[in-house]
Amino acid sequence: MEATSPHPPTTIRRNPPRRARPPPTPLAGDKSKPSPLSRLLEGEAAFAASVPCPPQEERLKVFLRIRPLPDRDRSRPLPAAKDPRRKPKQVGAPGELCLAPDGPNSVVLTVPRSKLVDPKRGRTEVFDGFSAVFPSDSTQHDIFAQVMNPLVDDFLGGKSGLLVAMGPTGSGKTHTIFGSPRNPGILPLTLRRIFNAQGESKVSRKPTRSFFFSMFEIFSEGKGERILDLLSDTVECVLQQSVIKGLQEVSLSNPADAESLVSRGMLKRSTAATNANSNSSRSQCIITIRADSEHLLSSAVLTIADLAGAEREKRTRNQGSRLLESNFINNTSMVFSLCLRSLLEHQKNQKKPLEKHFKNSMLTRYLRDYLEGRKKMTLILNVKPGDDDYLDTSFLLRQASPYMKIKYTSLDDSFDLASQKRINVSLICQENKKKRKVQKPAVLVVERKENVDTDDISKVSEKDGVHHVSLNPEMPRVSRSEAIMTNFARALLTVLRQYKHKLLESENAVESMKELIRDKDIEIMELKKELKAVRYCSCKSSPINEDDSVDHDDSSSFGQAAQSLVNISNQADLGSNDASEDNFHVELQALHKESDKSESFTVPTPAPTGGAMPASSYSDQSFTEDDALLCLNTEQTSTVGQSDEETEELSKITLENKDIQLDINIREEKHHESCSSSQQVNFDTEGTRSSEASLLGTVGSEKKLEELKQKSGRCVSAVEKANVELEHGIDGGQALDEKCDHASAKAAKAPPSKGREADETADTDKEAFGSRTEKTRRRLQPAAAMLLREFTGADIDADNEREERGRSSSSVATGRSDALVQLLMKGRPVRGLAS
Ligand SMILES: Nc1ncnc2c1ncn2[C@@H]1O[C@H](COP(=O)(O)OP(=O)(O)OP(=O)(O)O)[C@@H](O)[C@H]1O
Repeated sequence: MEATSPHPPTTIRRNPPRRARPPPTPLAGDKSKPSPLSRLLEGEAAFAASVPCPPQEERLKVFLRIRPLPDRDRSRPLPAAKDPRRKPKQVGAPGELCLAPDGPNSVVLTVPRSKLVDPKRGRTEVFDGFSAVFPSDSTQHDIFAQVMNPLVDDFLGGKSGLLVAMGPTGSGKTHTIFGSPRNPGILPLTLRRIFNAQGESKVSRKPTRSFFFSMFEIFSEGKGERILDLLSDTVECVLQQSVIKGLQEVSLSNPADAESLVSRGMLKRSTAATNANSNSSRSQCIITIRADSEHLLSSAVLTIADLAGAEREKRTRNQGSRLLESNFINNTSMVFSLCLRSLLEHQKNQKKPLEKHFKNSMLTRYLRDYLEGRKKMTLILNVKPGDDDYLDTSFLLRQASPYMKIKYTSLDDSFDLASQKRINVSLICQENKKKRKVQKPAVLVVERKENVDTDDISKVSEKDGVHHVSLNPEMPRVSRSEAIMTNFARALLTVLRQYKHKLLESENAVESMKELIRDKDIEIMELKKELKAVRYCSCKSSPINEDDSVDHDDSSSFGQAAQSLVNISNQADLGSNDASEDNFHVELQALHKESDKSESFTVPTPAPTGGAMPASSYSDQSFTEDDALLCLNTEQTSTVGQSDEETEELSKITLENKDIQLDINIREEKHHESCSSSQQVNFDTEGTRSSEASLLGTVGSEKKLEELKQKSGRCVSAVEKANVELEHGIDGGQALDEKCDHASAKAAKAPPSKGREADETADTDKEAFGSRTEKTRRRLQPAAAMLLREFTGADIDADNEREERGRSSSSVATGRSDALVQLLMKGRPVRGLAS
């Protein structure tokens, strides 16, 4: 049979040491004449020498301690590093070691045969890069000298530090940290070193410092975690941020007292017997030594953590509470490793965020600053070298060997400052929260803000530690708020400027409108004065009743009413107030009531005739003419001796006509529309004249006519005089006259039996024309009363109502005026005769 040749051992190297490349040797021929590149390099080298060197990069120190085999395994060969003359390993033999030192900084892990799955694959792994590898026969002093002494030096120099002992259960962590009375571990040796330093300071009369010692453990309680102070029996401690509230600190006075404190704490620590360790730690134990300083923010803390060793259920076979403890221990160990792994990944690639795994356990929350690279940490890995421990040892080495690549750059006191600042802020926030509990409802928002502020401070502390950016965490937010407020203020200013511009424009428009109104007022006042003067002249030129003696009872009432009407109309100034107008309308209504009594008055049948009537366009002419007609009517009533009914009817119709004319005058004065008003007045006046003209041809009583001529001669002359005075050339007047003449001719052509129908026809034409006039007025009204409407809208409305009333009454009275004119013309001479 052919014997199978063994496969050559394959080695996997973890963390191989990097060797610097040798500098390029210049060519022999170029010694006398340096190349431009070499000159450039020389220049750069000279520049680099002139620039101060950046702080040297320091890596996380990872030590490895191999515990000795138990007594039952002492027959196994010693590690090769201890005895180089011996064969390195006896691979594959039962009871062999799986781990042996391969140098001062490396170990060789050999896969036991029982674990070998594929013989062709590599069987050994070399883990290199440790700060130091301590074989199983290393003493506690060796460990302290290399592992802890540098940390103590830094601590005494004012820098904080952390030492963490990691490893599987039973690997010697507790032994390394605490040791035994005869073989003290790192902690007792550290305390001694500190006191020695204190003594040296006293000798050299240097200022001495006080040190405070605390010891607590984090253990599992059900599915939770708790903190227990191992030095006192006080209340439970609480972890807030990275501060443990309620933790007692004991001042260190001498080494003996300090060691007794440690012993007391060890007695209180949670331990239990497991299959892997008869005195297995069931908690994470943390010891802190704080050096008191005048400057609180720069006080250094030296922390030593003895972690509970990870356990495998298959090996420990824990159940119940032990199993829960195992889960807690393994979980804490895993979180701790994740934190360091995240820090390493973040340092390799800054784009990767620094995961906040520290939140998942109390231990990592407490050691956050160390796990995020802001403070210096040292690891010591405790391993067991037996074959049975291969899995645990392999797992730990593979897990922890990458941590050697974690870098600490530019570690200085700013880390301590930032950390202490966060701690202080946390304490302040806690105090504020306590206060807010009393005043809870009012300050919920503030509380949130403070929480945010705390987080912001933490974030900035991170940045401080890694990037050395500004310590003020509020700067970005404040600058952003400032930018927002600035933009808002600019927008507001722009809007205000626009409003100001519009306001100025409105003020200018108001001023121009005021000036326009002022001009219109002046115009109105001038028109009023002119109208008043015309009225005065008209009344003066027609003495109405001064020389008349109307003694008849029947006509006395009409005479008085007419006199009052004349007085009122004389008093009716254009500038008079509404009260006088109301009084005037009251008088008119009284007259209407009396005139209604004589509705049965019948007009004698008029004969169709035509007469040329003078065109007058001024509104006051109708008033003057009516006064004259009133006088004429009165004299007729008193002298002609007609029947009472005829006289009464004549007087009423005359007064109604007067009423209409006055109403129209008032309307015209109010609206100041001289053109439209004159048209209206002309229409009414000429309508009356046309009626009179139609009556001229009517065959009446010649005697009565003669008497009327005589009696009314004076009044007629006054009318004529007023007509002559007021005749002004208005172009539209002729058309109006023609229209009125047309209506009068129609009335005159009508047969005597159809006199009323003719009147109605004339009335219809007048109404039609009046409607056109109204349209004209309406068309003109906005142009004339546009400004007045804004200030006297109520007055204009009242005027419109009066206008409507007058229009309705004028339509009724127009027929009456026709009848009146017919009666008058019986005794009135033709215009040509009068003149
Ligand atoms: N270097 C060593 N020299 C002599 N004895 C040791 C050494 N390391 C450990 N031991 C012994 O091994 C046993 C277990 O050690 P230790 O309790 O320190 O392990 P551990 O890692 O703390 O375990 P656990 O994690 O379960 O607490 C102890 O009895 C201890 O005395």
